[in-house]
Amino acid sequence: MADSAQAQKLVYLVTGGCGFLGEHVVRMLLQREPRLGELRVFDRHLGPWLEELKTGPVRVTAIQGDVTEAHEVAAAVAGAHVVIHTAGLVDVFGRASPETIHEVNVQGTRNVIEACVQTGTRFLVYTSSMEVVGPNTKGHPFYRGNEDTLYEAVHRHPYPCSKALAERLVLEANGREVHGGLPLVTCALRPTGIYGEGHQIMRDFYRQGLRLGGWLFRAIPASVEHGRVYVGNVAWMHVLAARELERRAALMGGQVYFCYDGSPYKSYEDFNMEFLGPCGLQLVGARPLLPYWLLVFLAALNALLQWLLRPLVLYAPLLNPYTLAVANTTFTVSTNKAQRHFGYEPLFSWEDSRTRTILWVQAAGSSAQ
Ligand SMILES: NC(=O)C1=CN([C@@H]2O[C@H](COP(=O)(O)OP(=O)(O)OC[C@H]3O[C@@H](n4cnc5c(N)ncnc54)[C@H](O)[C@@H]3O)[C@@H](O)[C@H]2O)C=CC1
Ligand SMILES: CC(C)CCC[C@@H](C)[C@H]1CC[C@H]2[C@@H]3[C@H](O)CC4=CC(=O)CC[C@]4(C)[C@H]3CC[C@]12C
Repeated sequence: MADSAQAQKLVYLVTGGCGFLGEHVVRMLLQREPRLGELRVFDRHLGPWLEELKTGPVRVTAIQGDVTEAHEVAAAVAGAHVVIHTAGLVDVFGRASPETIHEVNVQGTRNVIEACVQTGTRFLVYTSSMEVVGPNTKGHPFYRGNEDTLYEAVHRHPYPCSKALAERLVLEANGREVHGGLPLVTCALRPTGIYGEGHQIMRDFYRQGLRLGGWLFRAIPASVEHGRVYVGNVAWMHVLAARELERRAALMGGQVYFCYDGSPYKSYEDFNMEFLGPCGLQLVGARPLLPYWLLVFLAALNALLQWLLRPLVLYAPLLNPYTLAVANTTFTVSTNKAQRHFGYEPLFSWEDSRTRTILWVQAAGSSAQ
């Protein structure tokens, strides 16, 4: 990636490249990274859509593999110039065990770092999460905060714990000598709640609303703000960060960046209604229909049922004490650090992001996608 080799074509590896965010990163690289020579897409489950990408001018290599298997990761990383590590187990519903979440998110990230060091790959962008910071279990608001805002981060749930540990590993690895003697350069991007084409929870809310005759019922006060960011902008931020890591290594190495764009600050449910409303759903109630103590009780009941039923069946509803706490605590970011450090500007306006998401919800809601 030296200046003298401007024309040099680069090999990128995207782990988790078939996930919700990963697919957007893959497509964004193909559209917007002129120096891309080969794109390796590594995932436990490969998507059929990858086939259509193989006919384009850039070589696309699909690699079915598991980040918890160090040898599979090392084989995929060998010869890559840049790794974008988005693979992760996103589970706040109790579907997977805490051990599995740790294994994928922490050990998987350790394997990626060690593979970079062993094989001489110098540039690593890690998809972290707002959850590394909060909201914390005490319900403290994080109101329009930035990367330097002081906040008491208390992690108890396996998912944020794993993301926080993995992020630390990535940041501490910055500067390590890789094979060949040069330093590793790393940074971590922290999306807030991502929305857009492929967002399964949004699709589920839509289908649930259709089942209920077009109604959804407010559970969280409208005054609680929840940070959201469009998937296309998150992908663009990854592509730009990966591109700029060499030129701006001293500034960007070891840094964290919240992912942000022009999406409005709203409550989780009001924000979803920006898309579900135009699809024909209505949110009932200016205020929550159930008292908060009842939601807390239902969330605790769900947790108990999950525990009791575990030997027989997996019971993993959306509402549990953790998701209720996240949805019910203000957490929004206001920052321009990515703009200052690597020139990030959102690629998609709020209007574009909204239109694209609405079109996807309409299509996904009526099909088996
Ligand atoms: N969805 C969201 O709102 C947010 C997501 N993130 C982070 O973004 C990243 C991507 O998340 P999403 O796209 O939403 O999730 P996703 O579940 O759609 O994608 C994750 C991908 O990783 C793959 N994967 C999981 N375990 C693997 C393993 N052991 N080996 C190889 N591949 C494996 C999955 O097959 C999947 O394709 C994750 O690291 C997540 O923590 C961060 C903030 C918000
Ligand atoms: C009526 C219920 C109380 C509403 C439940 C909504 C929840 C399922 C979601 C509310 C907030 C979401 C999380 C948030 O956007 C932050 C996240 C970051 C990540 O890195 C992964 C996903 C998530 C934890 C996201 C998950 C769904 C919610 C808890």
